[in-house]
Amino acid sequence: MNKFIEIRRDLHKIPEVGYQEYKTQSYLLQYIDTLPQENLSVKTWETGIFVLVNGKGNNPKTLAYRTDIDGLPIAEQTGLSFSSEHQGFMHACGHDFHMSIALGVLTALASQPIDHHVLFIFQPAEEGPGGAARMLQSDEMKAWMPDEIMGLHIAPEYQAGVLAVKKGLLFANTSELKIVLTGKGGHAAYPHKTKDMIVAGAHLITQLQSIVSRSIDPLNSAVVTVGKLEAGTIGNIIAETAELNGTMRSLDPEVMETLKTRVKAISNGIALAFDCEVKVEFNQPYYMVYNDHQLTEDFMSFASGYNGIDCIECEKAMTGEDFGYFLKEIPGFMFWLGVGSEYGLHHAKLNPDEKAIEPAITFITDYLRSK
Ligand SMILES: CC(=O)N[C@@H](CCC[C@H](N)C(=O)O)C(=O)O
Repeated sequence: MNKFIEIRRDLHKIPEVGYQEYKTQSYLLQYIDTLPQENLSVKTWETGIFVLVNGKGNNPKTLAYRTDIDGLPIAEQTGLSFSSEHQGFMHACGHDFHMSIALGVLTALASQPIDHHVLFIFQPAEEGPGGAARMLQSDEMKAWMPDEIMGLHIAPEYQAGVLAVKKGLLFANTSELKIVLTGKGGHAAYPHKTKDMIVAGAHLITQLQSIVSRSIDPLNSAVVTVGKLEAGTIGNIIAETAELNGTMRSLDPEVMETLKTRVKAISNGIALAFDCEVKVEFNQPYYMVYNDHQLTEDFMSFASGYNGIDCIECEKAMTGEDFGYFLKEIPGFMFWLGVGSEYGLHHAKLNPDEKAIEPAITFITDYLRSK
């Protein structure tokens, strides 16, 4: 079996959520330690890692290649022989692929550096609470601030061998949403003596769905998703509290402001209607992923002439990525890597095609060598 497929499988077994990627970091460091060290400088940052491959040219730029390293709190249902050994956690967003591909490119460049320096960024906490913005502020990154940056994300909807990219806006602005409702619990048989937060929460969730359909111009795009609801203990006790967690997406920062205003207004309305307290928090905003026009065009023209790669121009997506923070400061781009899986990102049965790994390593290495 190919070494980087083996690495992907090893990493797949040990998914860890943001800033708890201890085993992942240690696995990555152990592997990096096996590479020829003469051209490498390695620094850890929290649970992440920076690796600089020193360039050989006289006037080197610093090019950066970023991978995220965290997993998700999802119980895997793939039935694969190398399934997650961390009960309730899974690499369901492909970061195991992202890491093994990054290690593959690093392996190639460590023994044969290019003219430019190449900074490999192994970034924690992409799924939350976010690592890119904090890494950018770190002394480690400031010392090696790149001139250009690139990164990829697996795409289950495209087959292995396909790359998809576009100039300009690729991914949405996001904001996490937390709403806590507090009423009064009590006996299920005496509802008039209580303030039932399951009923209030249910009304709130239903009304939140009206924001996109009734407050946003249909020619704009937005998402309000409640992905988690926690309330109650048992069937015959009225719930005193309910907590909703969700995410909001927009392609335009102004639309995000409208989403926030409407969420607050509807929550205040629910507080009045159900005589309860409703606290709203907007957390962990992610800045949109906006690809540099020229660098993306150059990348597309390199890819279109590349044997075995089918590079297509895609539409923007409502996914979020804190890679957007890197792109806000450093010109660069993100692209989708096809991995053909029947089940999509964030699904417990996501099973990306490992045939995508080796060609991606060769292609990205050759692209960096072409710079
Ligand atoms: C590519 C991908 O699936 N990214 C995630 C990351 C967003 C996290 C963010 N904190 C949020 O949920 O708002 C996504 O869900 O798009």
